[in-house]
Amino acid sequence: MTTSTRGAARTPAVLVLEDGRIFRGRAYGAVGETFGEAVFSTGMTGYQETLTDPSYHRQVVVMTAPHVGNTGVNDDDPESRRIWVAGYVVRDPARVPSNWRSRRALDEELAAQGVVGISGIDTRALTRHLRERGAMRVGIFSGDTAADDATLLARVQEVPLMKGADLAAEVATREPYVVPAVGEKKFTVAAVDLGIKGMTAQRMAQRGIEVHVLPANATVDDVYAVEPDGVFFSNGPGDPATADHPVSVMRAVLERGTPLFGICFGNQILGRAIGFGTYKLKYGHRGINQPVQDRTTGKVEITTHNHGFAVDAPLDQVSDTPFGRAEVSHVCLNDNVVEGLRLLDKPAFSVQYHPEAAAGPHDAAYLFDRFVSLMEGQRA
Ligand SMILES: NC(=O)CC[C@H](N)C(=O)O
Repeated sequence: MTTSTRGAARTPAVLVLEDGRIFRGRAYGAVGETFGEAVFSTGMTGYQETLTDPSYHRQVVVMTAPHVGNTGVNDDDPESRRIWVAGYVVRDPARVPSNWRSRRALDEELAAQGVVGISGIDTRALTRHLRERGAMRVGIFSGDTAADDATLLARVQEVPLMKGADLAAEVATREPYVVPAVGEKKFTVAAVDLGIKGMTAQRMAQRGIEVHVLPANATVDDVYAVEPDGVFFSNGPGDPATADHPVSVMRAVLERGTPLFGICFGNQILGRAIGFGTYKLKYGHRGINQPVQDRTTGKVEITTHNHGFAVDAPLDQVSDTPFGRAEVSHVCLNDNVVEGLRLLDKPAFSVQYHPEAAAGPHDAAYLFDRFVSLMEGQRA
């Protein structure tokens, strides 16, 4: 399936959207074919963190930044053990990576991991198309997979939809593991892995938390077997409407009043656990430059996002839920999408975005401290 980088760059490739729009370019990374949901990311840095974020499972990521691969690939920045994006779309790949940490070129790494991509297309036109028509299914084809456009389009139209996709168990760890606290251990946290990013556990460990990462199908008994001071629900791929099992585990945690924190998928699960619905956004939020207001302080922070779904909750009123009162704590200033939830009668909160933000910005790192405060409060 893979060829050398230099060979791939000369191989024609075609990107076919489910509505029939077609872009022609050159193969990038592996030569072959791939399918997924086309989404765009506006991050200008941090492509390694993006590629290895398990929440991108089954998504073909279009980079709006025109020049990608400049700093090559290092062994420090991956968020998980592999690249998860289903495909990668860039306008103008770096020919010569340059960075003191770089070990390989990005196109070589994509090829080595069998990730099919395309370069040399008008990513601005593609992004505008996705903004107008919404995220949609896509295929990338190069090498032996070339066929007439109608045949390729028919295949793209058979790709499963992201709506209704239950994917967390496909990316999460199968065995529990422990990330030790850095320095003195102060707390134990049970972290339900729905597609966790490595830096999330690190940010907790840096605060003296011993993190017990549990598989997506962990039961309430598994969670309490580690005698947690707090419970965490991670980010993850797929449609939160399918996450019935984590929702039921979270309800048990809320019932017991254990401090609880959720990120991204975890925020959608908290929304569902307390009775709100979730819905698919037209084209989602992905990038590292999204303005969010913390309504509990009024402060605006610039934040990292990767979500295609959101919680449907009233912005300007406190809601009565089966677990007491709840409010929307954070909101996206671009489009008023719910970006965080807070329970007023239980020690539980969550955000839709990424305070661990390994590629930065770090404005939202205080949320890990809030989780620590909740656990301290419970002990006092
Ligand atoms: N990063 C995430 O956890 C994403 C959550 C969910 N899969 C979404 O697209 O909205």
